[in-house]
Amino acid sequence: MKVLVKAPAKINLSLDVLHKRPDGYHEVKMVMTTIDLADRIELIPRTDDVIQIISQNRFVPDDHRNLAYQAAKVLKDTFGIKQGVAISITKNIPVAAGLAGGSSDAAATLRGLNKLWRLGLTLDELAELGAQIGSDVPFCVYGGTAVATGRGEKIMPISSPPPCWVILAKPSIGVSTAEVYRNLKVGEIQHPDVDGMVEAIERQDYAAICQLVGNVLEEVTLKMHPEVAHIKEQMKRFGADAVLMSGSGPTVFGLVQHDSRLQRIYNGLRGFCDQVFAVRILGEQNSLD
Ligand SMILES: C[C@@](CO)(OP(=O)(O)O)[C@H](O)COP(=O)(O)OP(=O)(O)OC[C@H]1O[C@@H](n2ccc(N)nc2=O)[C@H](O)[C@@H]1O
Ligand SMILES: Nc1ncnc2c1ncn2[C@@H]1O[C@H](COP(=O)(O)OP(=O)(O)O)[C@@H](O)[C@H]1O
Repeated sequence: MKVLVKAPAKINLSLDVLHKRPDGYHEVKMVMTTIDLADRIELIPRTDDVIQIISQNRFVPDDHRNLAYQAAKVLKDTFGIKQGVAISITKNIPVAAGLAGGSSDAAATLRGLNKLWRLGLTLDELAELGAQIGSDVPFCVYGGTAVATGRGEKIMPISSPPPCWVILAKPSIGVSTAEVYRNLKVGEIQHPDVDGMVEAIERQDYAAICQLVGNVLEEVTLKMHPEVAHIKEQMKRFGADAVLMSGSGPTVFGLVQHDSRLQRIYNGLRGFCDQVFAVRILGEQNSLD
């Protein structure tokens, strides 16, 4: 039996950093939502006990550095699984882009191996194991829309935002999340209204959501890579209702409700940006697999 799992990307509609913690991580408060841009993970049993990564993407590591490998290893070690697995990753999410592609591959591997190895674990249990792999993995285990706190691993589900299009533009640079957090000046942060964003989503108030988007990491990445600011300006000029960088970047997303405007923004961006996607917000927790 082989198991197929979908690993969707996320965007951060609001991202605040409260303080730096003694363990080196930053205490965050974020609103995250899954979008309809996904990697495909295929889990194929092996007769030996090896974890094998198969990927055609040259930016994706094919060894223990791969977050999907780490997900399989955590399950094997925790539950004494003797069986191996080949993990084939069809990569659609840009790598090192602020879209949690690697974290989502890890989360999908946890969900898929839970089935393949008949472990019977709950999503809460998988999320707890996922936190050992990365801060964004627990959110990706659940998917949907949520407020994430702690270092990002404490997840409180909320309603899905009202339907809209998300246009993503990824400049041809990768960004290191650790470097962005390192360069953040915690004392100088202008905090976005995360609670206001949650209320706007609960009210299904699209205009307020567009007003309230904010990400404290944006300024840091913009300073390191001015081309991100350029993409933001272009997206605004073409008529997006809201424009923000996702996570640590460098991907910029725009929100738009009208199909005609979507086409104009998409075509405009394609002129100078290699990777442009127009997708829907998935938003609902049960939209996985
Ligand atoms: C910025 C965000 C926003 O969703 O996403 P991405 O841009 O990576 O998609 C996340 O906070 C990223 O989460 P994730 O990519 O899982 O981070 P981890 O692997 O746990 O940590 C990578 C490094 O980032 C820093 N880090 C991460 C999370 C956090 N709350 N504080 C930190 O300071 C630490 O230096 C850590 O060593
Ligand atoms: N399955 C995976 N897919 C993509 N990148 C991965 C994966 N596993 C490990 N990585 C490593 O993680 C780094 C961050 O990748 P990714 O999760 O795509 O970005 P981000 O954390 O910005 O959302 C990459 O530079 C890559 O070397």
